[in-house]
Amino acid sequence: MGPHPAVAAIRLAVRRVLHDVLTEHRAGTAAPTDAVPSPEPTTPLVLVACSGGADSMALASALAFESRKLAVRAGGITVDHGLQGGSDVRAAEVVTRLTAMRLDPVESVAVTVGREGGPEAAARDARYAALDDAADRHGAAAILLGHTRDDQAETVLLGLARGSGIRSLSGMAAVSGAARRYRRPFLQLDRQTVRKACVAQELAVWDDPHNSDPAYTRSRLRHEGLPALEKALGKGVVEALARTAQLSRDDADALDSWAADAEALVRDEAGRLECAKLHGLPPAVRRRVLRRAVIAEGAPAGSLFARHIEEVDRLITGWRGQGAINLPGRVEARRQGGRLVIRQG
Ligand SMILES: Nc1ncnc2c1ncn2[C@@H]1O[C@H](COP(=O)(O)OP(=O)(O)OP(=O)(O)O)[C@@H](O)[C@H]1O
Repeated sequence: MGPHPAVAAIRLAVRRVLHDVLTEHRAGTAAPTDAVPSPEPTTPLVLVACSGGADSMALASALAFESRKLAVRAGGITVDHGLQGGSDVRAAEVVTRLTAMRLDPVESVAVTVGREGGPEAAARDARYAALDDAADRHGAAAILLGHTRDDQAETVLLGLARGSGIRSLSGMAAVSGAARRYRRPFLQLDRQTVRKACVAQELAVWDDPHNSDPAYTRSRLRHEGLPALEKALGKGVVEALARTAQLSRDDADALDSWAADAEALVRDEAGRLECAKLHGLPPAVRRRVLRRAVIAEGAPAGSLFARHIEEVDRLITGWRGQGAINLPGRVEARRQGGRLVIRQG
């Protein structure tokens, strides 16, 4: 008898990603035809980022299973955010469970969570920094994350509520990070399937109390927002939101590349942005050109919001002699003699 359908589904999702990692690894290590044949190609290491929660424990189990059948080494990392009493004991437990799955290396990394951007963002920043560091230390080819289609739907709704355009509706990418490091095999799988896979395999999982704490925006969305939407609009909402993410990502990528091309066309010989030419661009492309120009002058991307770019845009489309616009990172934008001058002060 084959595995439970939910177990088969999580394994298939991971297998696909491991095949991609292997293919890219082989392409990257292939010796040029006229070179001395390279020594034995190394077996790539894939790490699972595991909180001990259901999604990432299911991911770890599928990685452990699939890696045995492929030329892939599998390890695991758990990050101890130190935000709850006993978090070190829990992290040690996760290490024990991952080791029992015969993952190697397995490591727990303690981090200090700052305050910048609020508790959720600060914990995420600290976590990714620790995961990046672990991947570098171990020379890992990829890190697997357990985000599901439901997480994706939540991310789209959070982006929608921010009101900052289709990039923020495009949610999480299946592949992201430097050198395509982060992979999300479960992005097309619903949370229920992943949870069923845990039950079917009798995996011990940890329920993070933060996930049900109404103090957190995502938790409110998960437990109140999405169920209310499903009640009003029907069960297909999660799937539709996840599809919106993919469509928005494709649209946003196309517009970004249009803007990159347009940027060269709206500059004069001295490289200054010409207001008349900017005015002729479609608003979605123009705002992207402006955003790129402001970031290029030193404004931190994470602090640059839609309202900042709208103000700069008004120097082009609503010109009435207004003064310089102050932007994050001490960057200033002003209109001067038909040119848009953007500089760091
Ligand atoms: N403390 C942690 N250590 C290592 N990886 C983590 C940790 N917290 C989250 N991750 C990774 O990020 C993914 C998303 O985490 P998040 O907390 O947003 O979702 P979740 O639904 O609670 O996931 P899970 O059920 O796996 O805890 C996890 O599936 C896991 O891969």
